[in-house]
Amino acid sequence: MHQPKSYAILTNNTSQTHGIIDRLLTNVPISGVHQLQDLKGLLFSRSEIDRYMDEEERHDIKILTKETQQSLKTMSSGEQKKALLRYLLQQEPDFLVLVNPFDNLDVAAQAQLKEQLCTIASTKTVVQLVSRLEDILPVTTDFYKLDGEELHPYETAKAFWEANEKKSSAFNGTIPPALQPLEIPDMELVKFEKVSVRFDGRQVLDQIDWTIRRGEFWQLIGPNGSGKSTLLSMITGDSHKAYGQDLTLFGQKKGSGESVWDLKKKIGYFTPAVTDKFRGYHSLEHMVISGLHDSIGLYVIPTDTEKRLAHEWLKLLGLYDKRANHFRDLSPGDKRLVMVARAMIKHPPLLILDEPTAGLDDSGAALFVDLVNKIASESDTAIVFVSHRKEPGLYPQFNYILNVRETGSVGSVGLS
Ligand SMILES: Nc1ncnc2c1ncn2[C@@H]1O[C@H](COP(=O)(O)OP(=O)(O)OP(=O)(O)O)[C@@H](O)[C@H]1O
Repeated sequence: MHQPKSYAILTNNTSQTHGIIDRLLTNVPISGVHQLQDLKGLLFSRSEIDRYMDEEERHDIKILTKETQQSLKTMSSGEQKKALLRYLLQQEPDFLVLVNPFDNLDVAAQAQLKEQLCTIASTKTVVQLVSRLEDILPVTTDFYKLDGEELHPYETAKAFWEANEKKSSAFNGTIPPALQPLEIPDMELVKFEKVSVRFDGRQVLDQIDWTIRRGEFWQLIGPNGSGKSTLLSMITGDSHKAYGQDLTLFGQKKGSGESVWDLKKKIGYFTPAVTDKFRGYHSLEHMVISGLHDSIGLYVIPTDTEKRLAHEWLKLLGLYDKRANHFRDLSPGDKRLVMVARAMIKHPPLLILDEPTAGLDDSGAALFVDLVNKIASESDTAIVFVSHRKEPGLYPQFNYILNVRETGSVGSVGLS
């Protein structure tokens, strides 16, 4: 049988992906991709999941989740992606546009989805927009790169791979110190003891024992739905499931009167969704300083000392010359570096990075990982880095691994 074409479009931090997606789905001719005109295309992306989540919630209807009781919002990333793909295929599209399809998926779920997408690609055209080279489907026939709005075709697969080898760079200088030396108690910062969690009668976590001490560098690993977000939300005070559990945070037993606000002051937290949703007009300088005031964006007049400290951070990141620019105009990779500086400026006892490299291109991810390694080696802040991808170049001291069982996930500690 005639094998349809499979297109891969490599994106980077400058790529205008929305434009090309719109053109593909509305059949605007794109040179080299002429086969898709007049055909029906559907979109498989994180933004589509968010859109359906919004619609399902707002109108209290079920679109992707018709076959289950559970809401889309409470599903794991893997479950959400499966639901979207099933729904799209039911509509029998002529082609699919896939945007970073493997982001937020664990290794097993990635392998499963890869196989499924390759099978789909044997009968349907797929167009993949990917920011990581390793995500390109092996069945790809035509290769492109999207720089800004410009789509560059490659004559051959070989030419494509040779031109897009990974480039990484490092930072110069050291992590700026805190304004006031931080008081990190010389003790266990987080201690879960035999913590179990159930949702709607289903056990998700089973007898979790996990202790994080001052300055430790952890990677939290587990397949989709294993309970990583649930564990994190208990640490950050965002889950009521933490009450009545044997959980000690910064020396205080959970439920013994600490406020969520007090807790949040001790934790630097970053997840890409925070940045993606941020719409305010704040300068880079103010964005970094706002970490000292526990806000996102600055709403008070900064002192000279605060400004000096922010400048040191921006120099380290190579963004000093852009200090007065609007944060919202930065590239996605640079935005994340700034958000980490914001989370670290006061050297909190604990820094949580929740899938922080999702959606970045290879060089953006490498730069981010460099910064995290640097923070780990030059500060007393403990780090929890959550990622499905074994991030090349990341050097955590320990892995906390969630293994899924019928009776809920159990945890184990692995050295790196
Ligand atoms: N509020 C909730 N109500 C019902 N079920 C929930 C709720 N929150 C989480 N779950 C379920 O608990 C399980 C663990 O979810 P959690 O989001 O913690 O996993 P995860 O490891 O972070 O997944 P992912 O890597 O895909 O983000 C999933 O099966 C999810 O569907």
